[in-house]
Amino acid sequence: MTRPGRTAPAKPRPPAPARREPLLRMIALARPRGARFALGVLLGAAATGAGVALLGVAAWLLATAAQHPPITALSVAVVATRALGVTRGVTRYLERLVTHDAAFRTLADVRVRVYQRLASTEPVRRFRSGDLVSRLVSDTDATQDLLVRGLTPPLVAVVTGGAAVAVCTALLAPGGLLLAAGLLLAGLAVPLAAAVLGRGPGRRQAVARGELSTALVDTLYGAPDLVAYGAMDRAVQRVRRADAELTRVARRDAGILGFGAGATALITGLTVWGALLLGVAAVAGGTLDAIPFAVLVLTALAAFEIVAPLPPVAARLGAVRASGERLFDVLDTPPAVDEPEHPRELPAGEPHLRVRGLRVRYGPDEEWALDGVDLDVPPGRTVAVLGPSGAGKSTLASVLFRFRDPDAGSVLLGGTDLTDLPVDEARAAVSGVPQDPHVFASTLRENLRLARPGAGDEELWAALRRARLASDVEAMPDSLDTEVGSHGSRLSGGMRQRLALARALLAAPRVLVLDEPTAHLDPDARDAVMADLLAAAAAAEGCSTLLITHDLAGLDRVDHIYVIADGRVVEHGSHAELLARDGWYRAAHTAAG
Ligand SMILES: Nc1ncnc2c1ncn2[C@@H]1O[C@H](COP(=O)(O)OP(=O)(O)OP(=O)(O)O)[C@@H](O)[C@H]1O
Repeated sequence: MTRPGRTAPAKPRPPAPARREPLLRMIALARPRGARFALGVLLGAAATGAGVALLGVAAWLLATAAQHPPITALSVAVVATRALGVTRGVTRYLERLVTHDAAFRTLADVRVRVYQRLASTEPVRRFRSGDLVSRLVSDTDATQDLLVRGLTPPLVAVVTGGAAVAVCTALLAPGGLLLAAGLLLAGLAVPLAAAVLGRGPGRRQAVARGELSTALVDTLYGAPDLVAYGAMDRAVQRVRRADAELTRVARRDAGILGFGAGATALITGLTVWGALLLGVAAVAGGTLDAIPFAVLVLTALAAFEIVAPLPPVAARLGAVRASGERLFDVLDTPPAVDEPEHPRELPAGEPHLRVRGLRVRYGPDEEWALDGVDLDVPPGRTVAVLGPSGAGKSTLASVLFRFRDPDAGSVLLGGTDLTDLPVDEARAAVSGVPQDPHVFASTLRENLRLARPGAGDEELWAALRRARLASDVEAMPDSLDTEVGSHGSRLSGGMRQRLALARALLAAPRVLVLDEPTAHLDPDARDAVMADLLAAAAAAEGCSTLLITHDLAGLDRVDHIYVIADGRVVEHGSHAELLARDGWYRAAHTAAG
């Protein structure tokens, strides 16, 4: 554990896992549902086998019936035909049910993993929002595509294709060999060719879909600014170009699908003709009877039903693989902070927050964003960190919120290093109003309950009163059930900040952090909101407050002020002490008039 005042080196990260083939990794995602997929393969083999056998038995029935035998000679085949017909339908239905069920369960697992990773890492900042949507939706869906269409049909084809070849070989060896060759060509060579041809367009398709998604989301979110700057036409052009690229790639993809279907039909035709000619010669030579001849030809025809789904699957493998790469890009992003190996508990009571020798930088070659910061937030006190743009304030906030860990130094809460607490517990203990709090497109009640799901209306009103928002909410016709609109667009900027504060107060953190809470407000609203925030924070029991700001407003109300610049504390003291000193704070006050 890091001791107060000691400079702790950054924890070494485990080496990144070696990159494996994305397709294999996607299939491995289905391992927990392996038994269901195995059942799906068995059912699929039963359905396809029943389909091939149905045509074989039907051929025998027709050929035998043509010789006018007693009806009893046909009764077993008649029953078998019916049974195979029913079996084929029922097992196909069950196969679809079982494999889709397994694939959707796997998809749900993958989605949960993706969301968990997003919650604990920085990909939200690393990837553009539209691109991230595409990764979350289409690229994750590709897993399902691979499992349903890419896993079961090839395995089924091996089992039933082998059985069909065995039956035909037993009837006429050259016919069986010809069928084996035809099935290998249509089930292996054509899919391989389709996979090779589809590799490039597949990769481009996943990228093009991401580009289109990004262009669309950017245009929709940025619509007011685009209209204001007369740049909407250019943005729409960008969407059109992305759409045209996706259409081009999709057309190429369709061409490959067409090639696969055409080649399969050609090979099927040639094989069946070959079997027919071989059969005719064998019948003429007296080595094959008429009835097995009919069975041979129709079984060979039916056997191609087994391999027909393979070329389209293979043609899509390139796209699925590219989607897999994009999905694992997100899943492999290392968590921004690690859970401690031996988590400690936070001592009860109102803890003292001590920051000691805190150093943070964004890369090994970057300047230190925080370079040895020491500060104290004693229990029940309100402390401010003031600094100009680029001083390191947001970096400090992200360390306190545990969005990133110190590279050196420590943040201690009641003597316990924040990094030794379970991440959720650390975030519950030190939380507050981030710079740009998100207001969800829901009701006021639901936005508040995010912080404490079980909170009753009385608690919600108490929090609203403390954030000085209660009278505004009372005046709304739907009160707590008022819909606030997307991003809280039906609320004023000040109301959004007060709502975020009420939410933070409901969460009852030990240290309430207010990160630039008035950054987006106009000057009149800013002073009133800041006064209310500080008053509410001071009244909050069992909690100390850290205000992070670049703004001098309200600083006469806090107990202690730390001024930071270039990642270092340059002076600290009370408002009066700092004004009396000839330093940055007094200069800033004088400049502000
Ligand atoms: N994600 C990042 N990657 C690289 N450098 C960064 C990143 N975020 C911040 N920095 C750098 O770290 C330093 C401190 O930035 P920080 O955002 O913490 O300052 P700040 O005081 O919050 O500024 P502002 O008030 O403008 O947000 C700056 O030099 C900045 O360029």
